[in-house]
Amino acid sequence: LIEQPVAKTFHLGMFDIGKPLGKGKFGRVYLAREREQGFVCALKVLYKKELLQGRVEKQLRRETEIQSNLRHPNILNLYGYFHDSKRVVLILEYAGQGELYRHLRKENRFSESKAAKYTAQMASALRYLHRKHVIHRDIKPENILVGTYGNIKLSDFGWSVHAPSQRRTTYCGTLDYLPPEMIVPRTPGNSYDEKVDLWALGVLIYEFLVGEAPFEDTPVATTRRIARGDMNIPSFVSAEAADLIKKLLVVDPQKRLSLDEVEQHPWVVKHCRKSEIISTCKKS
Ligand SMILES: Clc1ccc(CN2CCN(c3c(Br)cnc4[nH]c(-c5ccc(CN6CCOCC6)cc5)nc34)CC2)cc1
Repeated sequence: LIEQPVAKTFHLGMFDIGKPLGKGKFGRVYLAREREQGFVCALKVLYKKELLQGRVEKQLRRETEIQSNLRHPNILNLYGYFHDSKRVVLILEYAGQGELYRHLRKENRFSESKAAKYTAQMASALRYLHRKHVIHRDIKPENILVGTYGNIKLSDFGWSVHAPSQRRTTYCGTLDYLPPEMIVPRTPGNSYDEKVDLWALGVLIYEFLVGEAPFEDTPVATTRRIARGDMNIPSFVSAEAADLIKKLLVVDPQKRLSLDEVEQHPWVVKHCRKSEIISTCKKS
């Protein structure tokens, strides 16, 4: 868009469209520049036909309602949205370093200090969300982007809800990040609360440090291992990091660490010294 000549410059009203950033089931995301002020953004273009067929228009409505009211350095900003007869277009913040899971696959696993920095930023984003009684419910590397300055941006609020909640739509993604209470409903009517995001944070930290999810297995075995919290942490993971993971991957939701305790955990504090917290650990 800026440097490389765009093969064909077609615009969507007030935007110049640049390179495609990726394809999804229901549409595509493009790099774009707004014409008046010239600010760069990402346009998520969704096709109404596919949305109706996929019966995901309700999730899209939730994604736009929830995300457009959020403002946090570690949450991808949704500036607005518009639609024409065929498409719905979300105007999203452009994350300069792309999708976190590509970085994780490329590096195989992150260093303890990088993983701790991302953990502090995730805890900060989740504290902000939970204060607004929003549960993300779909935390995984695929839904996290990396901003221009290397800070993470939580995105994709298609599965977020207001707490407490009872799941109605069938989940058709990976089981790896689902907590026991969403797999084996203990409580009648299987309601659950923000603690599902704390479980997912534990799975995320494990995956940052080990390079694969803790309960990764066949679907049946994964379900059984999640229900029992049956995982083992390789010995190359430091004792402090292992301690934090074990205190998040607790079957009983009420016994999981709180976000404050995550931010104050020795492993996080050690890698995010006060000075750094101002510049990198929390700010974008
Ligand atoms: Cl409908 C739909 C379509 C595609 C997708 C998958 N991605 C979701 C996230 N998308 C991005 C969004 Br939203 C906001 N900012 C972004 N920035 C980027 C991005 C930025 C930079 C790159 C280039 N790489 C960066 C890492 O080093 C190698 C080069 C690649 C992607 N992708 C997005 C890209 C597409 C999800 C839903």
